Amino acid sequence: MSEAVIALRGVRAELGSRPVLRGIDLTVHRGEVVALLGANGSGKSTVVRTVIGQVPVGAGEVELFGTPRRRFRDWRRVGYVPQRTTAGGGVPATVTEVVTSGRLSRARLGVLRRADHRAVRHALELVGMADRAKDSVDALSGGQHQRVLIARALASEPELLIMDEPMAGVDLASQEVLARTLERQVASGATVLLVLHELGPLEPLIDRAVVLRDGLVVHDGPPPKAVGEHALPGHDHVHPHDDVHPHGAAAGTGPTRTGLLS
Ligand SMILES: Nc1ncnc2c1ncn2[C@@H]1O[C@H](COP(=O)(O)OP(=O)(O)OP(=O)(O)O)[C@@H](O)[C@H]1O
Repeated sequence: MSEAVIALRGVRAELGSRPVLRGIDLTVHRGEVVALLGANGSGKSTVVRTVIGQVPVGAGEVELFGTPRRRFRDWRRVGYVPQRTTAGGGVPATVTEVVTSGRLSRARLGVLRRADHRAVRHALELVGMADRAKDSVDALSGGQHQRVLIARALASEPELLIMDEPMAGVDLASQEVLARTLERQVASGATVLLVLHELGPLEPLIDRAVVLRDGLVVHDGPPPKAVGEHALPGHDHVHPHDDVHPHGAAAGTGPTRTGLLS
């Protein structure tokens, strides 16, 4: 098996004195594309935020590229797309400025060189936003914001991309653009961990799905079938027409309640 880029072992985390992660084991190997699925509040964002150091780990271990996270310093190897917020954070900024902020970790002594500007331009081209480079991010739609956040993450040419619901609020055309962008990253060797509610156009790219429920991993393997629209919040995952259980056992007649995603 290839190198573990992300490794969580027995990770527990509390938020506001509530146990939110209750012993998570999760490994993402180099070149893998792993989707983190589960109902609202199951702990997906918290897992991602423990990986990038925004949530303290109460117990267990988190490693990035084989280094314990608390000693990990090489953040330019990691691109992170947070759960949807406004790209400018309320500060007026142009599209280029926001994407350039993602390149600073690569800029020597904080000075941007020609190669850095080229990488920023390339990231904007990848997400189809090069023509909006000079616009204020305040003038963008939600889906365009999301593309800019993804370009910001790509600008450092990361080996590991971590994205928290990159498709949220993004129309189908933009989803297709993002799926193609991701496909190119994967083809060039990137490792990807994505929080998703539905696989949608990303489905062909996903190698493995890890499903959380109440802060625990309840599935780690092939993406559950019919995850698509059924992964929407509140869906109770009843499959009246299924005749095969997701784990291979015949389910007999009548509804199959896998409960994987709810
Ligand atoms: N800052 C916080 N303080 C207290 N509790 C929190 C905090 N952030 C998240 N939680 C709680 O932790 C649990 C897990 O939240 P998390 O955001 O990880 O879930 P999620 O699976 O990503 O959900 P969603 O699909 O809605 O984004 C939820 O019950 C949430 O209310």
